[in-house]
Amino acid sequence: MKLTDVELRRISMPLVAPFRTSFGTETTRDILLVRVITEEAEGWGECVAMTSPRYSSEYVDAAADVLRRFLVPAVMAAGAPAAHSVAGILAPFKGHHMAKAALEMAVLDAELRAEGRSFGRELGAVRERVPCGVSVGIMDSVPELLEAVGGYLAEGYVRIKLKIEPGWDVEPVRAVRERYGDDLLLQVDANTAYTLGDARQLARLDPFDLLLIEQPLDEEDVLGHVELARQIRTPICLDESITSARDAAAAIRLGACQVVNIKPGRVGGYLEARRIHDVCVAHGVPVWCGGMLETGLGRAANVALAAMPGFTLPGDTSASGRYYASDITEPFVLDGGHLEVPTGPGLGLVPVPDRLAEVTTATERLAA
Ligand SMILES: CSCC[C@@H](NC(=O)CCC(=O)O)C(=O)O
Ligand SMILES: [Mg+2]
Repeated sequence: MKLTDVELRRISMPLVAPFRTSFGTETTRDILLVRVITEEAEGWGECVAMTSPRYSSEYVDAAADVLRRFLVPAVMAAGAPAAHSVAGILAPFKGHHMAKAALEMAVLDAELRAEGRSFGRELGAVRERVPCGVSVGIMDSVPELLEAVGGYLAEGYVRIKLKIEPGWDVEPVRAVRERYGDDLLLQVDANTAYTLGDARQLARLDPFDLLLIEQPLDEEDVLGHVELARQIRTPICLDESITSARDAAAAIRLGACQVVNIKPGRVGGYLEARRIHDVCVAHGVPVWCGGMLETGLGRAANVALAAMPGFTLPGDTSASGRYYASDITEPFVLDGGHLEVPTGPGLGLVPVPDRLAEVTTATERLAA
């Protein structure tokens, strides 16, 4: 399909509550959307890069710049690129996985809408609905945390993930386990906040039967995770360390992780995410779908991804209301702890024009 135009759009989405992690506190998401216009259909992509380079080296202004100056011109110069060829077209440009993922997602969405095929069908979904976990930020006190967790459980979430950091780890985990029982599916995410020297402290989490500990060490410290895995019983899950199927294969072979969090933006797109799924399944390693506080656009694609067979653990595929009072699409609403996989062509939904206009802070057209 010939690309005739590309729009970059920035939207500002206030969170329903501050979301604190070991690397900072989010109160508003400044999100970059990509819309591609082709002769047959339009497609939407969502860039998950954050405002500052604290989760990874990417940040939203840099993503807009690299798309504007390099990535979009390269794809438009290709004329009518198939979605599966976008990654190859962009390969000469190093890094910027989240920017590349947004552009590939938009081209894929347009292509699938034109062909009448859903994201789920394209990715190989085997489920019509997916069980949903929720990510719970670091809080000012244990009582506040227990109240928040109780609220999410009352909403029906089937798995709780607690953000942790040095000084906020064993005590909150113990309190949640003691209050909500041994059957609660419970895991933690450190976002690289620890070092191998903290192994003894992290081993103190072993008695709480956690599903996993996510990214305890620096994203580049793969061998450190191999050593940590020898010193703690809780399964290690990698997030920031895994930026490609090659990374996943190496980390698994080395024994750096026993579970993988798949985030399409982090790895360069939904097609690479599928390759990581396939590598992990081949190695018998469970995967789950991570989140980057996406709007309904990215959420729709993530829910489709989470319906693939190897996604055997509940993901951070929460309802729209977990983060936003009003989503830019029809909201995803939890039903019995699950979200329905969209079945329409492409993403299966589009932004609601009035809602999109309300939150838009800038738009620019990058016509051929
Ligand atoms: C602002 S934190 C974003 C990265 C974080 N994401 C989550 O905790 C889940 C966020 C979500 O529910 O979308 C992670 O490291 O897994
Ligand atoms: Mg994480």
